[in-house]
Order: sequence, then structure tokens, then C-alpha cells
Amino acid sequence: MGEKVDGLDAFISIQNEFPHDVERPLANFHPNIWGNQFLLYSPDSDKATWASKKQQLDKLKEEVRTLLHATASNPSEQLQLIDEIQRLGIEYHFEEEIDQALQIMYEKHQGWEENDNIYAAALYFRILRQEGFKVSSEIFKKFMNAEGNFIESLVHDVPGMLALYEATHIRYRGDHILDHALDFTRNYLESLQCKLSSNPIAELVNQALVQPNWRGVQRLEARHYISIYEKNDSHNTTLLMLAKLDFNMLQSLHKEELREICMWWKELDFARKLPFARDRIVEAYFWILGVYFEPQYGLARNIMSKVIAITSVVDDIYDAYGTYEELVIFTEAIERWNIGCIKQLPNYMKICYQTLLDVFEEIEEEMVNKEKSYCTYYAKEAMKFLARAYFVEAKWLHERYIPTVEEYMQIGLATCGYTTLTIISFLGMEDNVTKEDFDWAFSGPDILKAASIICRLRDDIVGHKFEQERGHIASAVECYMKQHGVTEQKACEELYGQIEDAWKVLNKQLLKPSGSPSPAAKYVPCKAVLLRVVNLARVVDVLYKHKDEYTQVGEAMRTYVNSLLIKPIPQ
Ligand SMILES: CC(C)=CCC/C(C)=C/COP(=O)(O)OP(=O)(O)O
Repeated sequence: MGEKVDGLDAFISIQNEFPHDVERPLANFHPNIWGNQFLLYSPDSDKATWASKKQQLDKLKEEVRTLLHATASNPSEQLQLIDEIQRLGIEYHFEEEIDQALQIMYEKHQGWEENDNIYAAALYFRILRQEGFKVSSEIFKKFMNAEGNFIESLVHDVPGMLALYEATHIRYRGDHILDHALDFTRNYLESLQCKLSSNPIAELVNQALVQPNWRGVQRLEARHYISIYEKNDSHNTTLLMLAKLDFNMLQSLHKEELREICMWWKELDFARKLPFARDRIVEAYFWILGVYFEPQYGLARNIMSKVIAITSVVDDIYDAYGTYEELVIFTEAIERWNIGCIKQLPNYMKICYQTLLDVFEEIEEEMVNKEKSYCTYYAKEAMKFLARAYFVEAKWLHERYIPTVEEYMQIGLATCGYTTLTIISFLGMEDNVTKEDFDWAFSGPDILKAASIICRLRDDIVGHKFEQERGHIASAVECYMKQHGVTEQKACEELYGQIEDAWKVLNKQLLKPSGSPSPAAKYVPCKAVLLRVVNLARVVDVLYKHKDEYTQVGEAMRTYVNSLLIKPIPQ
């Protein structure tokens, strides 16, 4: 596999090769904050204990399945149960049953449109729409008066207001009723916050105002909901037991996976060899856990965590270390994807290039074993696509060029990495991902464009100050300010508006196609594929909420990692 490079020597020699007077846009990223703790994980249960937990899990699953069937004659009770199952994070065990139940509810209509209860109407709307059923926001018209405002008396029903608030996050472009409903419910729930302090629903309201459920990372949402559900006196014990047991069993699995990935990362020793780059393997795994958490995606998580980790280093080479001349040859080497190119590279780039090729060689082996060799071609093309775009940004910085917003976004949607990551996310999936799915992702479908807009703009809004301090290309914020002659605040408001619009586009793309497809109809991937894109958008909604928690790891990231990857839920 070509010549390997000895790290420390390589680094010392690069210091010599590129003396300190070479101007590099160094970022001084803080080091890894986790130490070795994830390397030291040892599973706390033996095989026999694990088998007995599994047995208990299966028994509880059967009980919930029975419950789902038993509530079929009472759709509103069944819908409530489905909501709890989803929010407790155990839906993936009952996908078939839930799909069937929702299909029946949708086909029979069962008088939901006439329902005078705002809570029931909002729940029906949210759950069916998020599963891709065609439900019109007109069902909320009957809760409005002649002037087109929501009836004031609705505010007495706090669970109803909260349900409506959550439902508004699945709106499409043109759902004006829901734009209105969002203002109405958000204003009211915000005004209520301090008055509710001792009420059990207060926690749900507070959480929803910060993080609407639809846009949250599913595991975090589940962990939070389990803790609230437990405090609710009317909770279902079987559901709660299942949710806790399942969460903890999954967490053990994730910890084992993370340990293996940390071992791989430690062996690479990038923290020492490439100290200019972000050392964020735990955060990278967290990112991927947001994309898929279910047990069957273990291989996919492994592949994707490695790819995101090496991509992060590549990004730092482009943004925070490489000189323009070095980046020209680095981009060419990635384009050619040939170990022979390594000779031309400076030593620090050799280390990264070698690892990049190694990671993809490992992927190739996995794909050959699974008789899916064709996937590797797409994966490499996806990396080349990213490197080309990174290079355009480097060129702009080199030429001190500030692009128009339109020019910037064209490249920025590629450099946010979401097209690349989406394509890579298909590699380890067992869900009959086909060549069509890869071609679809490369064709720039609306849902992927929307997720990329969300990623690019959120990243730029929270990260642009830090980036500008160290010499970085103009972000969307600077481009917008320059082009429209407005303040930073005004530019950010406008860009937040574009993020909201992108969510509407993304939501619409989840609508199930109706009728039999015509030969000219566009290819529509399966739900498992579309969900990867939605989940990528969710991760950035969480990670880039107030600041860039990936680059500058803070309290929020500590809390997330703690609750998903360190602390089990007390049984
Ligand atoms: C989604 C992917 C590929 C994640 C890998 C890690 C990464 C490059 C994060 C964004 O960093 P950044 O905020 O420095 O990005 P940019 O340089 O595009 O501003």
C-alpha cells in the first residue's frame, strides 16, 4: 500500500520544509476534551446477562405489540400510543405495525378533520404528515375566527397549544395557516414559561421552545422524553421499561463501536502528527449517531465516522494550514486518487492523503465482501466533489475575492459536506440501497439541497466570526452584507429566513408519491434513504444552534455526549 510515513519525523521535516515565515491561516483549535475514557470502555455485562436482557426486551416488545393491536378500535387512543412509542425512541421495533395502523387511519379518515379538539387534530396532522401522508393544513381552519386569527380560547389547552406548535415544524411552503400557528403558539408558550414552573408539562414546553422535536437528534429527544414520561403519573409501565432497557442496550452497543473507532483514531496519532487539525473523533461519532442509531447500521456508522473524521482533517488542511500552492497539488492528488501522487506532497499532506486512501481501501474491501463493489466508485467521486469545492474556496481566499451570495452558495452547498456524507451514508446500509440512489444523490435533489442550505447557513451564522478572525473566505453572512449593504444582524435574519424555507422544502420531499408512477416520474428513494438526509439536517440544527459545538466543544456537546455515550438511564 505504498510508502508509509513516520509521523513525528514527518512533522519535524515539514517544519523544516515550510519554515515559519510561510503564512498559514492557523486556527488554534482546542485539543480533544475527552482523554482516553472511551478507549477504556469495557462492557459491564457478560453474554448471559446480555441474553437475559434481550429476552426481557423481546417480552416487552410483544406486550407493546399487543397494545398496538388492542387500540386499533380506538384511533385516538392508538395515535396517542404511537406518539409515545415514537417519542420514547422505540418506534424502530414496530415499524410495520405503525405503518399499517397509520395507513388505515389515513384511508378511513375517521372524522379527524371534524375533530374539535386541537390536541387530537395537531397530533393526527403531525404524525401522519411526518410519515409522508398527504394531510392538509386546512384542518386547522376551524380553529380560526372570521378575521383569520386563531381562537383565543385555545390558549387554555396547553397540551393542545404545544401539539400545534410541534406540528407547525412540518409545514410546507404555502402552509400559511401553519406560519400563523407557529407565531401564535410560540408567543403564547413563551409567555407561559415562568408561570408553568411547577407543572409537569413545563419541561416539555421549555424543551420544545429550544428544540422542536421534529428537528432534534432522535436519540437526544428520546432520552429527554423518557425522563419526562417517567414523571408523568399516568405513564404506561411496559412502555417505560422497554424504552429504558432499549436505550441502555443501544448505548452499550454504541460505546463498543466508539471504543473501536477511538482505537483506530489513536493509532493514526493525528493529534501529534497533524496538530493544526481538529481532534474530534468523539464529536464525529456523535454526528453519525444522529444519522443512524439502530443496531443494523453498525457498519454504516463505522464507515461514516472514519470518513467524517478524515474529512474534518482535509477541511482543516484547506482552511487552516495549507498554502495555496500546496492545495493545488493536494487537490490534484485527490482527483487522481493514486498512491503514486503521494511523492509530490509535503509531508504533512502525505499523512492525510495516505489515511484517506487507506480508509477508502478498507471501504472497498467491505463492499467487495457484500458484493456491492460499485459503491466505492461513488464514494470516491463524492470525496473528489468535495475537494474540488474546497479548492474553489481556497482560490477565492488566495485571490481575496468576495463572491456574490449566489456564487458562494453554489460552492458552499458542496463544501458543507452534506452531499458527500449522504452518499457515504448509503455504503453500509442494508436497506436495498441501489445504484439509482447514488445517482439520485449526485443529481442534486431538492431534499439534499435543502439539508445543505440548512447546514451551510447555520454553520456560517454561528461560526463566521471565529473564522474571520483567523483569515477564512467570506461566509454567507459577509457575502450577504456586502452584496446588500446591510448590517450583520439584518443579514443573519435574512439567512435564518432561508433556513426556515429550506425546512419547508425538505418536509415536502417526504410526501409519499400518490398513484402509480408514470414512466417520466422522478426517482423517489425509499424512506430509509430519505431519513439519512433529514437526520443530517437535524444534527446541524442541534450542533450549530448557538455556536459551532463541533469545532469549539462546549457545555452543550458535553451534555449530549454524556447522555448518549456515557451515562445509562437509571432503571
Ligand atoms: C459535514 C462534515 C463533512 C463534517 C466534517 C467535519 C467538518 C468539516 C465540519 C465543518 O467544519 P467547518 O465549520 O470548519 O466547515 P467549513 O470549513 O465548511 O466552514
